[in-house]
Amino acid sequence: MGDGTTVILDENGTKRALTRIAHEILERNKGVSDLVLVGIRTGGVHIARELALRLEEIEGESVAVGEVDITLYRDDIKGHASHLPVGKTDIPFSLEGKKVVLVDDVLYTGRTIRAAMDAVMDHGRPDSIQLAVLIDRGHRELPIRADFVGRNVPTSQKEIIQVQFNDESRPVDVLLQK
Ligand SMILES: O=P(O)(O)OC[C@H]1O[C@H](OP(=O)(O)OP(=O)(O)O)[C@H](O)[C@@H]1O
Ligand SMILES: O=c1cc[nH]c(=O)[nH]1
Repeated sequence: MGDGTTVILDENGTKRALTRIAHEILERNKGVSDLVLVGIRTGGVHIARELALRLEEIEGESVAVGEVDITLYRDDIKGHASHLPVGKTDIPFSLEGKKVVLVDDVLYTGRTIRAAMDAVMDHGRPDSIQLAVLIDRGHRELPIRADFVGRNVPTSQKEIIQVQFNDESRPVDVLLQK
């Protein structure tokens, strides 16, 4: 783009990556029975909804989608959390005996995912938790890895990955900003 921005995934590339992840989730879990998705606000929720659409299209069965907001759980903002806007965690179904697929748009240090696992476990006791992300940009600070990855993108710590969504919260593309 000439301004230090590179398109990592265009709209079709993003769609294909999400479709592949949906197939991988189905293969790993042998279908959608007992499967639920939990998206991490805000980008992860949009990606979770995209995956749910695809799972339903492929299997002909709907998959529940919950949402977690991990603002209060993040270990690097403790003490400051009261100054931050706190969103709603909305998991309107039981997690007992479920296979939870946590969904986020970008995986970076892993702190968001650690916090999201806390939030999920506070809500119930699922059989298992798996992780699906559209982009893994590396630089983990915790022993966390994703089970399903749209694209691995080697980055420097100065760079930023931006997953863009349109007004209907559908993913448009993924940019790398230097
Ligand atoms: O692995 P980590 O270092 O924790 O970083 C990854 C998180 O950072 C971004 O969230 P952000 O807080 O920017 O919220 P957003 O989804 O609303 O953009 C991204 O959506 C992940 O949730
Ligand atoms: O580059 C990054 C890092 C964390 N979260 C993002 O959305 N982008």
